Amino acid sequence: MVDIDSGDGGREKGSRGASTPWEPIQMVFKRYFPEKVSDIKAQALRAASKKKPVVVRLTRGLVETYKICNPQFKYRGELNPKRYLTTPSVGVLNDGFDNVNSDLILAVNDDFCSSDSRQRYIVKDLLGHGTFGQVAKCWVPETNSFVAVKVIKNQPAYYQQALVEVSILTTLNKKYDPEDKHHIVRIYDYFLHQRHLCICFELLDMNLYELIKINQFRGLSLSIVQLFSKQILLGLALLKDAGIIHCDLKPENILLCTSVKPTEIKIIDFGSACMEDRTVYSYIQSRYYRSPEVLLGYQYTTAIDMWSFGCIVAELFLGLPLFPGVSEFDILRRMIEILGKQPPDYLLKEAKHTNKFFKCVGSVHNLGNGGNYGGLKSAYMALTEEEFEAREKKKPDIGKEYFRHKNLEEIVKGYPYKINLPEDDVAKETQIRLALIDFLRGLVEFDPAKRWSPFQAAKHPFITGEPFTCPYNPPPETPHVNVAQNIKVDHHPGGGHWFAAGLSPHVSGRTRIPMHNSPHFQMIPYSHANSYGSIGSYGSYNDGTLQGNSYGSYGETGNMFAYYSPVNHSGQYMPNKGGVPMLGTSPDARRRVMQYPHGGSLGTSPSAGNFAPLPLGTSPSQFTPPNTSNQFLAGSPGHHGPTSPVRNSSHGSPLGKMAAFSQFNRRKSVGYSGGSQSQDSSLSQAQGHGMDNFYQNDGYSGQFSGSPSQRQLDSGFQNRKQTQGCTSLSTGYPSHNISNSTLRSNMYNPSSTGPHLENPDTASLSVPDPGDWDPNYSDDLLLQEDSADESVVANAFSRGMQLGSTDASSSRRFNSNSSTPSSNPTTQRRYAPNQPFSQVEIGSPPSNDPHARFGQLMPGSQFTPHVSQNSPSRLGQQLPQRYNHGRPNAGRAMDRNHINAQLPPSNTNSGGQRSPRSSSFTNGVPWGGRRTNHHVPNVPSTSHGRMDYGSIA
Ligand SMILES: Nc1ncnc2c1ncn2[C@@H]1O[C@H](COP(=O)(O)OP(=O)(O)OP(=O)(O)O)[C@@H](O)[C@H]1O
Repeated sequence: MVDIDSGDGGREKGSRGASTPWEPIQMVFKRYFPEKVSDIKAQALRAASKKKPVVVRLTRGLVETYKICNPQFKYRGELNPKRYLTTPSVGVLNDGFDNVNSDLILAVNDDFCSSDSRQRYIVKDLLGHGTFGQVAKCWVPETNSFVAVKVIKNQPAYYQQALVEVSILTTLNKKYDPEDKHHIVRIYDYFLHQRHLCICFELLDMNLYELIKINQFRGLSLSIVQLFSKQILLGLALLKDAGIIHCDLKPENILLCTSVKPTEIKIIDFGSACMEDRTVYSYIQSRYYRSPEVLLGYQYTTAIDMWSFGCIVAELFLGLPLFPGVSEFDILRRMIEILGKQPPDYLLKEAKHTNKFFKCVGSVHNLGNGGNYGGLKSAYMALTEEEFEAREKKKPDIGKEYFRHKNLEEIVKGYPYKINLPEDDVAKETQIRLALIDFLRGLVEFDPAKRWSPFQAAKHPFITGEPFTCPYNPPPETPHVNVAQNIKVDHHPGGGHWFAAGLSPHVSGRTRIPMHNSPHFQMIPYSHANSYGSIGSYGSYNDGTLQGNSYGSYGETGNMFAYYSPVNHSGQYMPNKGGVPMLGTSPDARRRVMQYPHGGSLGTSPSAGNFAPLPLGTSPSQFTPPNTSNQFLAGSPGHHGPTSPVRNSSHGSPLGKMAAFSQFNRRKSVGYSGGSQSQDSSLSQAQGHGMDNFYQNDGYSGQFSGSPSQRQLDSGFQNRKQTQGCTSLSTGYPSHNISNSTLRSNMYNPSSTGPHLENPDTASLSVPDPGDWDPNYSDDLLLQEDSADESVVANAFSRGMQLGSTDASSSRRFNSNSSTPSSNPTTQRRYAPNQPFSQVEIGSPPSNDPHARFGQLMPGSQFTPHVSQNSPSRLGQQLPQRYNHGRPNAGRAMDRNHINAQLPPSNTNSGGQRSPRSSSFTNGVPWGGRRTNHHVPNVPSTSHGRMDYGSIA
């Protein structure tokens, strides 16, 4: 350390012993004497610096300072040490480009380039990471805008699955939602970089989990819950029309979009999505949001997304997940308890895993005898913990209880009201809560056939804002209509998940390994490849112009699955005449066209030369031995991002989505045939509507041109008359068109006085340091602070950020156990106490190597080079070291493919809105970043895993 103030000429003390201190040979810098500096710049710098926090003062203007000290000083950015964004940042794979997890090692100012669009993307920050890779915030110099670029791990399985996301999103964006009205993230581009598939999305802000978290796990106000619910429903309606199941709907995959005003949400992460009539994987959905039919191994439809949606709505209101089970047994137990019933017998009879959780009690049994199930009769009875243990030879994992009450009605009614809420408003909110309960009942309905569709849910008074008087009777669901008339339909049965479509990052000329070579996947190869890559249940996506025959095919007893790859063999984007990427082309079409010369335009892999090939029609499922899924999951870094509650869960979604693969194999092995199930409700008789003016100005009018259900939604959202009921709701339940200020006013104000702890046992509360949980956070951001010191910023944030319903300054939530809440302050909620969830899922070592067994299973295969990772094998065996593919030649870096870039106009997104510190919720006041004076008990200092929920019970 050079002591520039000591007057000793900058000697470094003690570096060579006390007697002979080190002395510079030549003085590079002269001493800085501020009082003698007349330079205006320096003075201004000093003045500005005075207001800044110490770190800022010490570092901002450093270059200027150096120049003042030494006019010869020249700053050269390229000499700076790289600031790595990826952890670990040690290059061990892919010739040192990738870390041990096959993640590309990203550093600030790294440069991506799409070879076709010539679009450059300059890495600026890391937005998040998940199973598939990392998401970087990138600057686009040409348009001076920011985008989010998902850099997929350099493994064939991830590459392939990521192509599914590209395919589905491209189609959803272009075909189903060209005007961007349905709250689905926009995809702009994709290309290869250093053997990594990179997908460029519009830049969004924080996700809903993060939003709840910064609200200290208190629920959001009902108006915001209603707003977000409506928008999510618009997205789900679109998916249903397209016949696509998201399969991983959860708060982490719903992001705020603050570049539009008012703030909206968008659904992201279609990497797990599949077509409704081609459900293959049974191991899907994140645990808290997993539907009963998936949990029990029953055929599923888009209705599973509606279940997840119901869980999300409840969580937005409660601040905590409705079913935070730590195991499947636990989650099912919670479902039954909270909903007061169990899955219908027809489902239990058919489901694959019924025996794991239920005992058959023979003939019809009155469950009312044992538990309070409302006297439902069933031939099945849920296992007790003891029975489960006896059957499974291990105790079921049971998590702690977070809700004081045991059933949905009481949980919602009993949730503390805002503090200081006038009695009138309490009464109004009580009414809306009744609507919410009814709404949730239609969503978290065990029977998928009775569960409401997006269209039906959108007409519920909770969404429309109509007064809720009696249980909602949804209108009949309209039958599906093929909305994309120009899309050819291919209904080959046995179709599968797009991933199973055999997307093969083919390396030309290499030996293809037939599927049946896999000991884990016996099948009849390539009987015919006439399956068009259909998107949605209702059509292949070739727009009628190009015959997008499927070559990325994957057969199940002779049926070919298809997928869409918008790039051809030379990496050229292949729009069809309709301007829509052609569906049904394959990365390995060059091979397949010879085998099945019935194809039209062919696509080939953008990865040619970069990946070892998968066997034709293989999916990673083939590499998952049927009985090893648990091992596979146990050490997985998880399907879930750093904020996910289900990260590393033992059944957490496509954990690594690889979990799905093993299930798929299992499913196949028992001859399970996934199929679509009508989710049309048997209920009929629409409840009369026609009231409410909430959405007159919501910007949705005329937006639903694409599909019948969209139009229905539209008609449901417009033409509503202003009614007294709506007006009366407007204070507690304001208009749909919620501005940021409305959001702000509904956000919890951490500075509010007198927060009440519902659970008096909870310890002192502290807001977690953003550095602990915000994946974007870095101390460098301190340099961006312009507003005074930390406490000032925190206070400003407190003023602006009032997400929740516990704003002491304006209102107070009461425990509705009291009939007169306002008169019973002892039941007022002081705080949503937070206690950590079980950490059972945290900290597992990464081991979700989908190819862990490649080398062993197929020693002669081309997979061998891709094996490896240093992660433990899913089979519990030490994996061989991953081979090095050889250093890419000079041209390799340019071996990128792309689709036409559609970058946002330069003014659409300035970036930097990712973190709450810059959220527009904050009334223009930047999130100063660090700590407020608010305390959340037992929130661990970690950005990993969602184990840090609070308890409200
Ligand atoms: N368009 C975007 N704008 C801003 N941030 C984004 C965007 N897309 C993704 N992110 C961030 O990156 C994280 C990971 O993204 P995503 O969920 O798509 O990756 P993943 O690997 O599929 O994750 P998962 O493991 O949940 O499947 C998200 O949780 C989010 O925080």
